[in-house]
Amino acid sequence: MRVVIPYTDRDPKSRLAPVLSEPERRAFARVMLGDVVAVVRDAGHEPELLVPAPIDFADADTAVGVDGVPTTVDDRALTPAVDAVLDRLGEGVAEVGIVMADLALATPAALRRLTAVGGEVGIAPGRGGGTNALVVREPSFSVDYHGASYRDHREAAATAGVSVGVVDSMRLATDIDEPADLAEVLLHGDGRARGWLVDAGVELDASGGRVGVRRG
Ligand SMILES: Nc1nc2c(ncn2[C@@H]2O[C@H](COP(=O)(O)OP(=O)(O)OP(=O)(O)O)[C@@H](O)[C@H]2O)c(=O)[nH]1
Ligand SMILES: C[C@H](OP(=O)(O)O)C(=O)O
Repeated sequence: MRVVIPYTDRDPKSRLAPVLSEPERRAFARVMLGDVVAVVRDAGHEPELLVPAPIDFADADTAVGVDGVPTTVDDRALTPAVDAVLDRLGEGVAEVGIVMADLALATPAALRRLTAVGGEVGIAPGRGGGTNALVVREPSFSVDYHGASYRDHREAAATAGVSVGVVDSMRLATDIDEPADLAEVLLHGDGRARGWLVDAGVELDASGGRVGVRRG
């Protein structure tokens, strides 16, 4: 299956600004992207990038392993750009995966659980109401990202009579948006994103209530 990974280099991961500078956020976002590409490949699928403008990954200090990955450029917002990808379902393609680039805890086993969940649409909900990954097999389904997109996708599917499978996966539910999410990467990550954080001096802060992070 072709698995499309939306990724933007425009002020990436802005909600991590309290912990990481702008160049650091770009570097970290790219490393997470590289981890997701590797997971998609290791799960037996074909990764494809969906970007709003061409990106020269070769100019980065750290190679992230996305050289040669097929790339679609679409400068529209995330929702119409992904909907254009889903148009392939009306053109003889049986299923398409959409996996966000900030799933630093994703593993091939977790992704296989999503593809096995069944339904005309398989959904991996994100913590906080988002939609972290989809497998779409029904051409009439369209996306509506941002806000409570998990709820919105369930409601749209119900209205259209599209069957939905939902995977209960901590690894797919944890998108890395906010500083507290970095603690999850340090605790559970086994990709390069975890090593990048350690090298950047980001460490667990267990001094308060819920475990967070601090710069060493
Ligand atoms: N192609 C494309 N990908 C996008 C766009 N906006 C977000 N993404 C990607 O979609 C996924 C989810 O993005 P978000 O977490 O909502 O946004 P973000 O820009 O990564 O982070 P914030 O600045 O903190 O909102 C990530 O993989 C982003 O790289 C867009 O306009 N076009
Ligand atoms: C793309 C968006 O991501 P979030 O802003 O929830 O991280 C969503 O999942 O709808």
